[in-house]
Amino acid sequence: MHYVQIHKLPGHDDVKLPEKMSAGASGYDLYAAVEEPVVLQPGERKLIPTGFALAMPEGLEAQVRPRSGLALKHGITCLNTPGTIDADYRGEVKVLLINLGQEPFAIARNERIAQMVFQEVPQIRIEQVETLSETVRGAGGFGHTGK
Ligand SMILES: O=c1ccn([C@H]2C[C@H](O)[C@@H](COP(=O)(O)OP(=O)(O)OP(=O)(O)O)O2)c(=O)[nH]1
Ligand SMILES: [Mg+2]
Repeated sequence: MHYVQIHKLPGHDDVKLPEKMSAGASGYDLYAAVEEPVVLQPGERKLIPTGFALAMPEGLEAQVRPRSGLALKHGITCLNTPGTIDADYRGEVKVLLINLGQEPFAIARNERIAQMVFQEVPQIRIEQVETLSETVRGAGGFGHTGK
């Protein structure tokens, strides 16, 4: 079990905190903390506030991911998906949405705009070396095994 602290930012008492919509959900849905409805024109991107900040232990991260329903129905997605919330970040969690659809899309306060998935981050030490181990694949990539 990992313990994550969440802090509601001032002026957002009415905004819902991240919420799992089913017991087995991976993601906590994120609610928009916009003061007034925000409209994303086709092709436009905007940073949407959520009204909360987090403190999680080192070794965890949170990923901000799109909601597939918004993507399918409206072309709304996260431009930088998956967004990375670092364990040491104490600022407001924000969601960078982009409208890849054909119609303007309005976001009202307390609408669910994305989801947040917590992940363990392995502790890594990177070591510089002169040669790398050989593999069958070698340097082949980017489709070299065929279509
Ligand atoms: O979708 C996102 C992505 C990032 N962040 C916040 C939390 C994260 O810890 C911080 C930095 O994000 P990132 O490392 O992706 O951005 P950067 O461009 O590398 O900025 P920095 O130099 O601040 O790390 O911004 C969000 O609130 N939402
Ligand atoms: Mg960074």
